[in-house]
Amino acid sequence: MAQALHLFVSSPSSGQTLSKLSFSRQTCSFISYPERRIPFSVVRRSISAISSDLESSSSARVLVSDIGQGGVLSADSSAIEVDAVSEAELKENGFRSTRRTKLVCTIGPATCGFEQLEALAVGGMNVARINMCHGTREWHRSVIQSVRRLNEEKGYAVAIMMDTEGSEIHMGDLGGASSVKAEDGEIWTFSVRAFGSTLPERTINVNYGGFAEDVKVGDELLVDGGMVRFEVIEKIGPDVKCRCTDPGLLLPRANLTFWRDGSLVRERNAMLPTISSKDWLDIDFGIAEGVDFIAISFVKSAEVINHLKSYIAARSRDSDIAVIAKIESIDSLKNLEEIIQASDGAMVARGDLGAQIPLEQVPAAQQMIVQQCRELNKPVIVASQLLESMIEYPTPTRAEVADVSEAVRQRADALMLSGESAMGQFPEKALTVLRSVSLRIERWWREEKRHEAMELPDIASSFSDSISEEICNSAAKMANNLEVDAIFVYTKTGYMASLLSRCRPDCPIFAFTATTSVRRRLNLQWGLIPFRLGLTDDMESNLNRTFSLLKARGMIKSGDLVIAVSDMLQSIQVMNVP
Ligand SMILES: Nc1ncnc2c1ncn2[C@@H]1O[C@H](COP(=O)(O)OP(=O)(O)OP(=O)(O)O)[C@@H](O)[C@H]1O
Ligand SMILES: CC(=O)C(=O)O
Ligand SMILES: [K+]
Ligand SMILES: [Mg+2]
Repeated sequence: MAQALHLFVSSPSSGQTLSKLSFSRQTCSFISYPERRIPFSVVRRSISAISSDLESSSSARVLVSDIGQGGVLSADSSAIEVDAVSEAELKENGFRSTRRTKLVCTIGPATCGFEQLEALAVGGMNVARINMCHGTREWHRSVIQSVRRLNEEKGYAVAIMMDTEGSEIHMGDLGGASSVKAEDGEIWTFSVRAFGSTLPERTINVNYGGFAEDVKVGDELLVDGGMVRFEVIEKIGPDVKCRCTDPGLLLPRANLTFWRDGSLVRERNAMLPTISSKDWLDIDFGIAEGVDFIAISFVKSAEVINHLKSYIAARSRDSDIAVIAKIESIDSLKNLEEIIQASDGAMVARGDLGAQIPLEQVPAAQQMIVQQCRELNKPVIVASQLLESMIEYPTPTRAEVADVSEAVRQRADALMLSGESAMGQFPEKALTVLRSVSLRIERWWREEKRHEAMELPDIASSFSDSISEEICNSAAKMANNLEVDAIFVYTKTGYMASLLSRCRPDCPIFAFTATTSVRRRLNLQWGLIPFRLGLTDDMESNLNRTFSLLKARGMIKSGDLVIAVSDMLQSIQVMNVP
């Protein structure tokens, strides 16, 4: 599929050929040289960087020549869609200060109303997460419908993530109570018996039939990874009597793990399938409702992800639901690379992860997962307890702010609220904290020029992908060197947008795509501002149309410096907005 490779440098005023390297065979790139702001030496340096990158990876050559800018703007009626929040941010603060880190909010009783959802959308929620551990399908459907209505009526582009229950051991509902306090020394009964609608006092229902057989007297029972602890003191048939050793609040359907001699007991529940029969019904529900992401709890291997992906491909019309692997078990850490490789993204699910490995190992695991995801070009979400105290209080602790900062500094794609937004008292305030901490840390990073030395490995599996990768790496480098205002990427599948995001450039990335579902999926990725725009194969016309539409809406202005990258032509162009 050989195409001609051209790298054009245009000087609108001189009309001269500025430099010529040599001929190409594979791809087609354009660079226009805007006289206004950049010394030509810088452009030349960037071009030779691209040439040598391409040369080292292939036999492609780069041609540098001069063409006219051709920036005639045509009035165009076809609309461009961007979400209302990004638009307002761009207008008010300009490109540079847009938020790069994406925000996911778990929706629960505290946030399921239309106005509450709207407040989260205004506050910067990029993805709404529904957790199938809780609530009925009817409840979840009404949340999905509200989010869709919000998007349609008010111009937001909030994506929807469905999170499966998974088949680990957990407690049942607390007979309707939103939480119950377990005090030090109290004796509680954990039972697999079916109780009617009313639970006897100090009794907890357990979902896993083998529970009473598996535990032994002396085992330690951890609720939610240690938020509350019990010691097993007696077994009576299906009932397990436990003494509370660490008091705390029991929440409905909280996860249960048990430990013996300092390590997690997992022989028996390792036999439970990752995707339970209830999960499959939930997945069918998610496919039917057209959710954008399905997050799979307690993934153990790549196999289950591959299985789910083919299941979705066979059932979903456009098979465009992204599968997110939740890393929250020892097995998922063991098989991390193959799991991430198979998935469309991953979540550092610190809640359950911290129940399976010692707590002090969670930060290192987080760092490793975030790094691997970036290397493999998969978006990564850091989740759980980011602002836990804000479930009850309007202000976060200093330690929580430091934790959020660390995730932003690690350049995770997204941060997630769980209980803070699902059932906390201050969902909007918690979102504001995530937003303002993200913005502040990102700015600090740019101002201090803390480009990390992360060497991104080559991931392309074809020559064409390799060109895309080189172009994106070079475009990001050029964007930083030239201090451009934004990178524009025209992308059919979103792949090139993700490659640019992976480079974590200083400037925001405007991603233009023709498909609504691709646009919503890009919502999860660092630094991308997704737009929906009808695209043609003619890049000049795409560019001109974008410029006129964005200018008309006040999102860019003449003279802004942009680098445009396209996966249709595999091209790069540097230009001032005419
Ligand atoms: N749809 C819902 N209905 C009622 N309560 C909910 C709902 N979603 C979340 N919650 C509440 O918010 C808390 C935190 O939500 P979160 O999604 O982190 O759940 P979780 O039970 O910790 O499971 P997971 O490990 O999947 O995150 C839950 O424990 C539950 O009390
Ligand atoms: C998010 C999640 O599932 C966890 O932290 O366990
Ligand atoms: K879940
Ligand atoms: Mg979990």
